[in-house]
Amino acid sequence: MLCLQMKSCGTILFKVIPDAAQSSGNSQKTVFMKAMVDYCPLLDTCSPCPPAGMMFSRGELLQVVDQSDARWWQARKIISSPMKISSSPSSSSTCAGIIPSASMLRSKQRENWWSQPLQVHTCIKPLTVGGNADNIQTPADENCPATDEADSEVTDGIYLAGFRRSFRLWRRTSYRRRRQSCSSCSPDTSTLCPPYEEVALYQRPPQENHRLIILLGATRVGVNELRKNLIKLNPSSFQSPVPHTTRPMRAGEQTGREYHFITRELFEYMVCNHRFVEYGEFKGQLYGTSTDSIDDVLRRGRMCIIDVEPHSIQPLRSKKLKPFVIFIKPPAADRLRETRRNARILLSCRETREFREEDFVNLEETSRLIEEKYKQFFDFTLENNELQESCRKLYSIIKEAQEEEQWIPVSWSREEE
Ligand SMILES: Nc1ncnc2c1ncn2[C@@H]1O[C@H](COP(=O)(O)OP(=O)(O)OP(=O)(O)O)[C@@H](O)[C@H]1O
Repeated sequence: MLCLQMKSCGTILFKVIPDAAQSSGNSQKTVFMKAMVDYCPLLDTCSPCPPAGMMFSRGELLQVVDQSDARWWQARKIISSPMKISSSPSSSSTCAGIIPSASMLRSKQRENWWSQPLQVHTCIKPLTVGGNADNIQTPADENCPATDEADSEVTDGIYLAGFRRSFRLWRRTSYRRRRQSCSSCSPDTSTLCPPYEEVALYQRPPQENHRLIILLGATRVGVNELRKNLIKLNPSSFQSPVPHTTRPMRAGEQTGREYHFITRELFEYMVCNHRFVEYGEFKGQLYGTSTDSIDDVLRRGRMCIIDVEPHSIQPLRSKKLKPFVIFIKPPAADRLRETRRNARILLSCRETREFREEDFVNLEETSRLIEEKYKQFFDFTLENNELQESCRKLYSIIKEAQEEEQWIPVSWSREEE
């Protein structure tokens, strides 16, 4: 029964719509969507009623309760812990509001895209792997003597691959020379990606491979430190993929342990066949992480942990790998400077030095930019404050990601047709 008390004059017209969920044959399917773009109804000149609109930002989970209108949907935000969201009725949610439908948002994105000034791509380079004009052609060993390079260690008889200094350095120094799609030249990702991603709850069956764990963070935030600590503590559970390189094998090294040592021709062939998640050049030699190496770790029943540049996430987002992305961010300014008082940063294969103020400023700025641009892909954000505490937290996040229910894109959970 409807009971109203108000002081109105004139005619009030009510439109009574039967409860869609109860009228058989006409039930509205509730779907869960992750927002991949930001939306503010008060800035939307097309909104039929801005005050009834619902604002959302990238990465937020929306429960779409009504899609009967082609242009405007009704949805509510599901609020939960950043990592795991329960779909149970008890989970906390906001009031429903109006949001633009996917097609409506897509046409807005297109408008936005066309209205953007033409961007000149400065990243495009010849397609051959080696021989860039700006490449520093020095022998691989010149700055990376075998003794200095051995950051990797053996724990419980298991070799920790992927921590050699040259491998870490190529990612930093050859960044400008890489030929993946260039994030700095390309238009804002939110103008091109689908505005919503339908998600569903997924629990990994014990017989299935583990989900790929991706650590993401600004250089020097501590991604390698955390990754190494985690693997050292649990070498039989966690592993990083063995990288590939064209540099010659040195005494004491084994192919498939420190690196897969391959020829430049084979490396180039693998590049052409999209076998690398990331690759690049350092001191005239090629280094890369291949999809085969990742598969190798997963097939052995271990959890594969990699750290990649943010623009490499997209190609890794597949049904097969079901990646779980953890963004490592720096703590508050004072804690960052305090915790890193005795830390040293890697400059070259031989050199390290203490953090300087400009390193902290760079780190904070880069973290902010990564978060701003890629937050829709993060499954969890971990603040790397006190190291031991961060390691413990990282361990428990990964365990939850592998063992408990998580939201993933529906396309990753659908059975093959
Ligand atoms: N929580 C922490 N507390 C104190 N020192 C830390 C912490 N995390 C990382 N460090 C130190 O900060 C320095 C940089 O960390 P690390 O080398 O892991 O950064 P990175 O993000 O992997 O960067 P790179 O791009 O240099 O590989 C290292 O000396 C590391 O030991």
